[in-house]
Amino acid sequence: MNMHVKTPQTLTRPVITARGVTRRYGAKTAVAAADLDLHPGRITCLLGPSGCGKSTLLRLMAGLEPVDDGCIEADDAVLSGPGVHVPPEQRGVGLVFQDYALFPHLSVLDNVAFGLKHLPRKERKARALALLEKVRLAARAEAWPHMLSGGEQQRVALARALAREPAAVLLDEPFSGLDSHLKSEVRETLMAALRAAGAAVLVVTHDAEEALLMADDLVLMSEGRILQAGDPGDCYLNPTSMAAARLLGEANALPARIANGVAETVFGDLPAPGLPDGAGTVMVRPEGLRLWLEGAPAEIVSTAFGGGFHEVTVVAAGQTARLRLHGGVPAVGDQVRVTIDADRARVFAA
Ligand SMILES: Nc1ncnc2c1ncn2[C@@H]1O[C@H](COP(=O)(O)OP(=O)(O)OP(=O)(O)O)[C@@H](O)[C@H]1O
Repeated sequence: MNMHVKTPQTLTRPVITARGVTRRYGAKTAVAAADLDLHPGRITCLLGPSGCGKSTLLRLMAGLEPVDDGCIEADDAVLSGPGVHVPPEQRGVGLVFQDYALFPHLSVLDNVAFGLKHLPRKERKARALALLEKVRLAARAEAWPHMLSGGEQQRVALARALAREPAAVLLDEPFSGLDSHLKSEVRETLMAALRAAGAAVLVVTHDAEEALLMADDLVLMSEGRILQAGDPGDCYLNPTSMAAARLLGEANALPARIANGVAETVFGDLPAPGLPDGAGTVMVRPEGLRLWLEGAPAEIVSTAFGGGFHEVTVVAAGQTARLRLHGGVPAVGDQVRVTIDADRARVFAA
């Protein structure tokens, strides 16, 4: 089994950078002033809901579309910018899409060898086989694409994308066409091959769990804008807005009153250094609220079995919140006490 080891943050030079990139379709701005850096050997996940502009940003990076504003650069050369548009095949990027897009009339081996036309025939075959080895499909080299499972076809698509030794590989929802039981296996194989290749990787996904599992660097996008970028754990625990918090999973938004650097909520007080006095909002993940011996008196108003936990809704002083209970079986109507874990909460002004 391939262990998934995330690479630590390093100070590498990005392979591709986008600065202030904008793309409009008529009156609609699909991507608005986006910045994005892709670093060698690192997996960047671009996460956002359907229609937020993720695929458009990927297509701009790939050169499949021109930018309306801003620029995309690699090695100090402008790829996209005012009056400049380097075509996709000259950008040194490999592309993988949800639908694999293999050539049905070519064998698996020839699909991978397709991008190696510049090499002599014999070398081409050897290199294509070596690439298939990397995605653990050398044994299926002579098969036709339709004989392979979806996961296997996606692995061939990746081998094909890696054939020209691209500096960057861009993948658009690469796992969303796969059954859930195949997803994690295909993901591990793909990620291991990508890490071995050392390329800068961009994965577009709408699946928060997938993004958290894969990303070295996470980029959160909504309505054409990048809301936050950084370490996945940091984005999860220290979102810069409620909108960013919600992209990564359930988050309670508790009304708060901020006074003298303290935010008061019905579940307890939290430090709010530097925030102005007045109304605020406390973002707390379900696991940041705990049933405890002391804390705010609350009533359990609903419960749902979630496998390894119960999802519980409580109401305290008219305020509803969701939390997760590991162990113990809660019952509707139980009177409980709830505390808030300051390490798992974040205070926003207004
Ligand atoms: N060629 C186009 N012409 C007009 N509008 C477009 C075009 N491509 C995308 N859009 C619009 O731009 C917005 C962003 O689309 P995009 O496909 O980038 O979103 P997305 O986040 O990748 O969504 P999904 O996950 O559903 O693919 C959407 O409102 C979409 O309808």
